[in-house]
Amino acid sequence: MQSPHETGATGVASANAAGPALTAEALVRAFGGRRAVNGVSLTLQEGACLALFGPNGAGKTTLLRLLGGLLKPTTGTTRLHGQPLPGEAETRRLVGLISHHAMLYPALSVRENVRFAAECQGVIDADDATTRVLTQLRVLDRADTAVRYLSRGLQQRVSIARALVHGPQLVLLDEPYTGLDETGAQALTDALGALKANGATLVLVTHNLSEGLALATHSAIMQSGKFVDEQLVSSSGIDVPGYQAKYRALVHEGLA
Ligand SMILES: Nc1ncnc2c1ncn2[C@@H]1O[C@H](COP(=O)(O)OP(=O)(O)OP(=O)(O)O)[C@@H](O)[C@H]1O
Repeated sequence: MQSPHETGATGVASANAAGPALTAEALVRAFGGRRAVNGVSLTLQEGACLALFGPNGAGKTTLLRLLGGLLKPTTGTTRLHGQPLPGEAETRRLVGLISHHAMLYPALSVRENVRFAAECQGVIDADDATTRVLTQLRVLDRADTAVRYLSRGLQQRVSIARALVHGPQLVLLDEPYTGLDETGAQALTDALGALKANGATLVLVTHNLSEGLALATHSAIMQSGKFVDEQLVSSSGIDVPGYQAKYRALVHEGLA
């Protein structure tokens, strides 16, 4: 297992020879003088997946929003493929955000919701892309149902489809498995695996260590706005019980 220090990089880094897809330098975000994110730097290549762990209030969601250009940092910069993250409309085309807020129109059908998102993102064949992503999330059989009639888990699948329909380069996921059954969770894992294989960069926030580590190429533990541990995850995976012990020591026993 290679540590970030062994890569010679600041923060999380992968060994891919291509230029970095996502970089953040010394990100700070304060709310009313309190720093929710307090000096985070990272570098991720295309196809990398960072699993981000930490206790409630550690700053994970705030960091995700900074990385996606959805929130302005107090200081520091975020770059996607070397470019400072662009304005809001442009950002939406490059970024897919999956959070626990469904962000769907309840009166519109599943298909209408996803197709509308595709059209807003400038997808050329929005109908095809919609059918493809609904098939991938295993919710095509409910395509004509108004979203308000769906269960929470099915709404989550539609919400994920909406976020992925335009094939984003950067996918930010905030507890995406919450509320999904086994089929939904597997469909999400498959969809994320396909995105990674196509070169998308993923940042996944979860409280479930084994779920997060299953997809991860890198992991980080965040506490009080800072990374207190970072590591590369080898292709053969990671010792989950060992990682859980380390997490407990850092976060619950205050050994950071
Ligand atoms: N818009 C805001 N205004 C004021 N404070 C905020 C705002 N957003 C986040 N915070 C504060 O920033 C800190 C980090 O919040 P954040 O939501 O990023 O944590 P988190 O690690 O995602 O937590 P959780 O695991 O509970 O989702 C918290 O103290 C929170 O109250």
